[in-house]
Amino acid sequence: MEFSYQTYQRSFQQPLQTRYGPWSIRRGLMVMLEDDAGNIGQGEIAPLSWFGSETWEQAQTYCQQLPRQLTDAHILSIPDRYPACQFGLGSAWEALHQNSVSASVFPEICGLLPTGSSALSAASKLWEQGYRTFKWKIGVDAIEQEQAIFRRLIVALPPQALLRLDANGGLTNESACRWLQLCDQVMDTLRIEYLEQPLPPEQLSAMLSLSQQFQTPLALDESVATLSQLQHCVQQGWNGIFVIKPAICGYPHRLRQFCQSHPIDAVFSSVFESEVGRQACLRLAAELSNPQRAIGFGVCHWLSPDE
Ligand SMILES: O=C(O)CCC(=O)c1ccccc1C(=O)O
Ligand SMILES: [Mg+2]
Repeated sequence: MEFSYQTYQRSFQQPLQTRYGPWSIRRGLMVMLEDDAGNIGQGEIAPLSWFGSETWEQAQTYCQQLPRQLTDAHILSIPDRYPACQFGLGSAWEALHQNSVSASVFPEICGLLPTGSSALSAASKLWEQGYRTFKWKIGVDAIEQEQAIFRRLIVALPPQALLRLDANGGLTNESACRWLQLCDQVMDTLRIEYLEQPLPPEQLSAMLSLSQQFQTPLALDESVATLSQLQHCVQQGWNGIFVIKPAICGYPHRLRQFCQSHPIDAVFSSVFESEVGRQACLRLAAELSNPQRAIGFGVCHWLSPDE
């Protein structure tokens, strides 16, 4: 089959603030496979190097050195250090071979709130639009400031709402305890669905012990960016929630195999890919994400439209 690709670059209407700093441009690659009959399968490579995937430059270099004519063996032998390339080419291959239909049953989507106090007005807008699960980033500003906003946020949201917090690994053991104490305390006002990745990925045993100390559940995200990390954390006995970002997790067929053979509590989530990658991720999410939980795909309106 014939392989071609094109780089793309899109800016966010507002930069995403995380504890890694602001993120304002999404760069990626669109890949295309065409067989002799003229059938086409598209895929998207959307790296997230601060999560441990290859960089955009590395993905581009990898695509550059691939021959124009690819065999199945080429597709299946992308090294594990290129998880976003594995996903992009693997999903293009699946699109070419299966008559890939759009996801039919659609899981509920989690609305992403902006950091800081603009979360308050955004929350009521998103509630009106029908969102019932919300995510708010913490570990960006001082803890006193964030906890003050948090206290306002939990009374501003209707009591049926669910709130997830995402620290992106930016807390210390001490500040994580302060957050978890507060989350446990406010449980009767608003249910905190979970705290996502309180500590950096290398501190798995500390997160395991936190998960035993508090009632508010914990989710791993950065710790399980790729499939081999996911396998490792399952082996280490993590039985909490796993956030899975299929676009950087590696080959879709391997992820499918793993999730089908391990009954994990998975929440599928985006890395702000464009429409091609999003559709591939949503199909996997519809198959494999825990149907009781909202998926993390609620942020495409932050991106300028696809060119
Ligand atoms: O999970 C969601 O609801 C939205 C996606 C999200 O938060 C995210 C998007 C891009 C990169 C990192 C993250 C993250 O979960 O940390
Ligand atoms: Mg996260």
